[in-house]
Amino acid sequence: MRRFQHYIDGEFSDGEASYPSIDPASGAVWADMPEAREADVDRAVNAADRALYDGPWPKLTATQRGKLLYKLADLVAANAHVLAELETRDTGKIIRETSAQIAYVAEYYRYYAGIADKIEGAYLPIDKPDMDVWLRREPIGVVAMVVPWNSQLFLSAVKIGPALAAGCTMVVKASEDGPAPLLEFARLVHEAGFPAGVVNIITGFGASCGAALGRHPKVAHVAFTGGPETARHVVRNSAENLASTSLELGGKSPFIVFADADLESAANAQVAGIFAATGQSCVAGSRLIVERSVKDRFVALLREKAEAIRIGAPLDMATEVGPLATRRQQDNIGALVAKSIESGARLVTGGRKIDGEGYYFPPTILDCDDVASPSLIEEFFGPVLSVVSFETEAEALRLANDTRYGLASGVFTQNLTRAHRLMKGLRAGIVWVNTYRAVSPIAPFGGFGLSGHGREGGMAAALDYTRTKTIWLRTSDDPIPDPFVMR
Ligand SMILES: NC(=O)C1=CN([C@@H]2O[C@H](COP(=O)(O)OP(=O)(O)OC[C@H]3O[C@@H](n4cnc5c(N)ncnc54)[C@H](O)[C@@H]3O)[C@@H](O)[C@H]2O)C=CC1
Ligand SMILES: CN(C=O)/C=C(\CC(=O)O)C(=O)O
Repeated sequence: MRRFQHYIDGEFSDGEASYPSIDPASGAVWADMPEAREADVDRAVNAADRALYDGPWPKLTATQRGKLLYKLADLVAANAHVLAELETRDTGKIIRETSAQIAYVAEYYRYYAGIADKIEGAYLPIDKPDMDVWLRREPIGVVAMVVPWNSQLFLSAVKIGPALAAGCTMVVKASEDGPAPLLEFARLVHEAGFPAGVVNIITGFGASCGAALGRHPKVAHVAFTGGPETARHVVRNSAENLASTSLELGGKSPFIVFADADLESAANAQVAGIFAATGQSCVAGSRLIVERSVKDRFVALLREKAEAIRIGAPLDMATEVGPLATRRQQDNIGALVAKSIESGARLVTGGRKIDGEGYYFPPTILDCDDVASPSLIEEFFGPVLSVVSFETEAEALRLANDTRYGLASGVFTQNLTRAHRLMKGLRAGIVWVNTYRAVSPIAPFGGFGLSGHGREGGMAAALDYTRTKTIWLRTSDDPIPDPFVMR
């Protein structure tokens, strides 16, 4: 059985406890994971705090930090296949996607390597003749990073990359479900030569590890990705240390198809948007809002594509849909589909878990026209698409915005002016027009409403890991005048 360790203060060590990790394709235990509790969390945060103020890290120039990041990027690219296999094994995400996604994760580190020495302060044109005033941009401090199990290397890269560029130190908490790829990634951090304590990587459970980390007195910022309910705990805990937070949460993203769209292309994008990653994507286009005149044709096309999907072993390159990451996911998705059908949603395809080994659930489509289906409101985080239709553009927009989430959205139309109106009208952090689930280190992503706040990716994300310090220098040699008047 494989055994993994934590990475704390530049050393690999066991946790205070350990727990078994399950291969979602078989339901069998395949690895032993370390479990961090309060004492390990404290050790990791103290290591990060020491590395922030003492030792080599704060003395490095920004260019030197960038060089370490370039080295890390090269190591991620060279080891993408190893990391991909571990992620697939521990989470069930298909190897076809993990190998491509992790190779691209290297580009995120490369992008932030280039940004490290482009984070500039400012000189202020101050309104006093005898003063020079400028702003220094300094690292925000020790950052706690908490990520969920899906795309852990991607979701941590969008935090670790900008935080390192800004000069922060950090404790990364891998999800308790499928932590293997992130714990293995620690070996690359070590090999890249980051000073001890700059990046610490642990795993453990939400209440005993995540919560202890988020409220630790030496943590200055919590960068969290996960569900809105957990985010509420994170924000409540931040009342203890008054840490700032950035929250990348879930979604119930609309996917709008107008009758003039290229329906074949839109159907492929819809498959990518809801069935890829077995629907376990924060940006999943889980609500299809389709123009009534093409609804039957479009849903028939989707059904045909959904039923042709190759479901199978995630380590097989030919597999298109693998298992869900956990039995909990499989049970929750099955229960929500059943509840939706009870509410009147009509099953087009799929609908019941696949019996046998592993946590499989088939691509599922629910026709929810004229039904108050819970599937239109609650996030499945699984391969379930809910369909409604519209007559007018205004109705399409109203349906799309009828959600408390606001992460992503998709619009399929050949009408340019309509596309522009929707770009403005959609209440979501991302609008994809005639495409879906495209990402880049250069393009920020993040949500509105229950999908959270803060943006990851892009230059601004690096600035978010800094805080400014205002420096006042008096340039006059005359004695300070009247000490009782503010200058
Ligand atoms: N917007 C985005 O970029 C993304 C959002 N997500 C969202 O994540 C969710 C699915 O992932 P799950 O692992 O089920 O989410 P989750 O919210 O249950 O767990 C996420 C992480 O939070 C930790 N955690 C749990 N309780 C905590 C507490 N009290 N304090 C601090 N940390 C705690 C967990 O151990 C885990 O590491 C979905 O809602 C999904 O939409 C997932 C991927 C990307
Ligand atoms: C974050 N993202 C897009 O902006 C997409 C992801 C990441 C995730 O959900 O883990 C994806 O679709 O896999």
